[in-house]
Amino acid sequence: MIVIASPVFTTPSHLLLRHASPPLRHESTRRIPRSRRRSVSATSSSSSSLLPPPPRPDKASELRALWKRFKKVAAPFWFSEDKDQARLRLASVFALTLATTGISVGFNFLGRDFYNALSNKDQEQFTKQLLYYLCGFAGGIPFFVLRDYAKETLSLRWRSWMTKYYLQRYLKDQTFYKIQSQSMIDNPDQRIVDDLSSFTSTALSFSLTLFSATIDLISFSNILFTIYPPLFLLLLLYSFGGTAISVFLGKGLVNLNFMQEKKEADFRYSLVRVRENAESIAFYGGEQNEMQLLLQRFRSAFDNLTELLIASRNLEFFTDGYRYLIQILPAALVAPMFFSGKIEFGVINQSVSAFNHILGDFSLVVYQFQAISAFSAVIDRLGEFDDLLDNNITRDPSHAMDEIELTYQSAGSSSWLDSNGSVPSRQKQKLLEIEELTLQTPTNGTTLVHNLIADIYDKDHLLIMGPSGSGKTSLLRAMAGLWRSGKGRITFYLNPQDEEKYESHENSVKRSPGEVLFLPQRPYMVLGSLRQQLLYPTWSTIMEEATPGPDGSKIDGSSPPLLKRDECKKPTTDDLMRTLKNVRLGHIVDRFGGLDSLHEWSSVLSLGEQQRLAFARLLLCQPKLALLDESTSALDEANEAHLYQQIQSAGITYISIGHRQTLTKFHNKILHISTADPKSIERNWRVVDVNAKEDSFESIRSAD
Ligand SMILES: Nc1ncnc2c1ncn2[C@@H]1O[C@H](COP(=O)(O)OP(=O)(O)OP(=O)(O)O)[C@@H](O)[C@H]1O
Repeated sequence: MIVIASPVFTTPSHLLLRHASPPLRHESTRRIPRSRRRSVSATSSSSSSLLPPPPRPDKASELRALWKRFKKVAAPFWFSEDKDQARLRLASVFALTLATTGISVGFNFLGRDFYNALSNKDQEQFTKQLLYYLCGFAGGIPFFVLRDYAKETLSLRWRSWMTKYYLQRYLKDQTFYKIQSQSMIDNPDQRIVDDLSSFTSTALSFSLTLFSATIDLISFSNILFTIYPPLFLLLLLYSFGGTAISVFLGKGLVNLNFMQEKKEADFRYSLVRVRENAESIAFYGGEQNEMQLLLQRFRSAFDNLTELLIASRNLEFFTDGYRYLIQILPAALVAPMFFSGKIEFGVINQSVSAFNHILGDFSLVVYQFQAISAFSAVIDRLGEFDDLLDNNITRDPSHAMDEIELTYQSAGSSSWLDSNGSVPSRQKQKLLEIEELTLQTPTNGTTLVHNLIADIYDKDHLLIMGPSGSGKTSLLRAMAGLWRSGKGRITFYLNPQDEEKYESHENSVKRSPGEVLFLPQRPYMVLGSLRQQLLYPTWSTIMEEATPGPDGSKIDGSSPPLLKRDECKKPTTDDLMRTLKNVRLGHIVDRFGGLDSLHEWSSVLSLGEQQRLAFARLLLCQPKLALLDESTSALDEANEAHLYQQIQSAGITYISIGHRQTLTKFHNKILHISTADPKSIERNWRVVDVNAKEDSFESIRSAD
């Protein structure tokens, strides 16, 4: 948009920003005081209320904290591998903005001469000025369009980089699991999708607005000051007063915006849950309950939005009055000079235009208050998320305890055991060692298992049994590194020839996919084809591509560290078909139109079929050790026996959790865990050797 001198054509800079900036959501809420939010996000635990409340920060330190958060969230992109392109593009956007301000100043002078010609009834001059105007439009418009385009593409590039950056950290070290299982933060998905998008576009818009307002201010202040200095001083007073009043009137908006973001995301999440659990809800006939829950969440968002609208309305009473009240002032003050012949008519018009420009520049806070408050909420939400991803939010210190040490070491460092005490013909390799393991729940520190000691050797098939809630799955969680609360040590030993697959980590190595595979209680079906189900999680079927920039250029060609490399030969279609047959699922290929057909697999396959599919993954992956959490609970005994025979003959060592007695015949040892007595520190587990048919309270290591 080109700003020209006439009041009719003048577009104050605040309106320019409105058009240029993306629609800022007027969704946000009463901000939860930072202190409270932190305690909620660090996972509400009963004892956290015992901690003295942190002192309430004053306005200045809140602003400082907000600025710090802004810098922390915004900076990484500008120092990333894409920094050269990013900075170059930013410089171009600033240059274009500078050019557009220059064009606006030019139009200010053109407008003055245009109106002078008009009032002097000088037709020749008028035609000339009109021509200048048209040429100015033709030459100037591309700059305005290109500035907006360059800004939008840069913002998209920034968002694209940030999305990848946040996703990598979100999925790294099971952070997504910790956030979800310990309710650390609300709606991370919304923060990645909506907040990042609005952060990048608004941050860029605001920086440019600030920049152009400064340039504008310098250019037009000079014009206005030359025409009539008192007018300039009056304007200064007026805008400072207006800013102070609007900050006072709109102080609740930031809080309202914050909560609106959360409530909208909560509402959307409940709808996603209905979609994901459609069958269960339909079986229960729970529509009415769902309806109530959904409406309740919507109402909550609605009520907050109503409050937000009222607060905005009240603010607008002031901002609109502020904006229009003063419009007549420049003409009124400058007109006497025109009447006394000191200035020409065009100068009145020029002063009105310069006045509006400066008013817009000085009144950025007044005009943009709502946008600024929504942006502050976005900074707050992203900053909070960013801190969490950087592991800056620690557990409640009252629950601090020793962490369980989990390491992956080379098999060379493990001990070996004769398979048969008397005949040392074949030795068994130790795969897993558990030392003095005391396992506690992460949120409230309840002890589940006391002092567990166990060694698992190659082909030692261990069955873990015990009452519901005793901690069987939690033991697997500890082995997978999902839970660290408690003390003790868990060590996995890998094949020496596979060592290069493992990432070095001080004296130990980090788990790489393929060597140890966990089958969780609920089979997980990924979005995609049947082939993708089978290859998950060992092989990635999606070709990794560098994220393309909006103009087709590549933003980042480096591999994200999370994507799994194909470490062993990828199974062929024949392998996949054979494995499906081995788990008695051969028929589903035809039924669903081939290996590459896309379906919502968790809906179209029965639970038992999904469990068989999980075993197919296991057979394809061929891990050294498999940890199976009630992985055959939905299967009949015949299918269960068939699957165990399959993994046994594939040479996979496994540790299973299960309740059925029929499972014992596929295992050589049983670990019984009983519900721990909180007052006792006695061992709450015992081992039964299935073949010896005798109970032992000794550790599994006693087999030595
Ligand atoms: N995130 C968590 N925070 C705190 N306690 C938890 C958490 N997850 C599970 N628990 C508790 O830990 C205990 C053990 O849970 P776990 O899932 O290990 O039981 P389980 O023996 O596998 O039970 P089941 O046989 O019913 O599957 C339960 O009392 C459960 O409520």
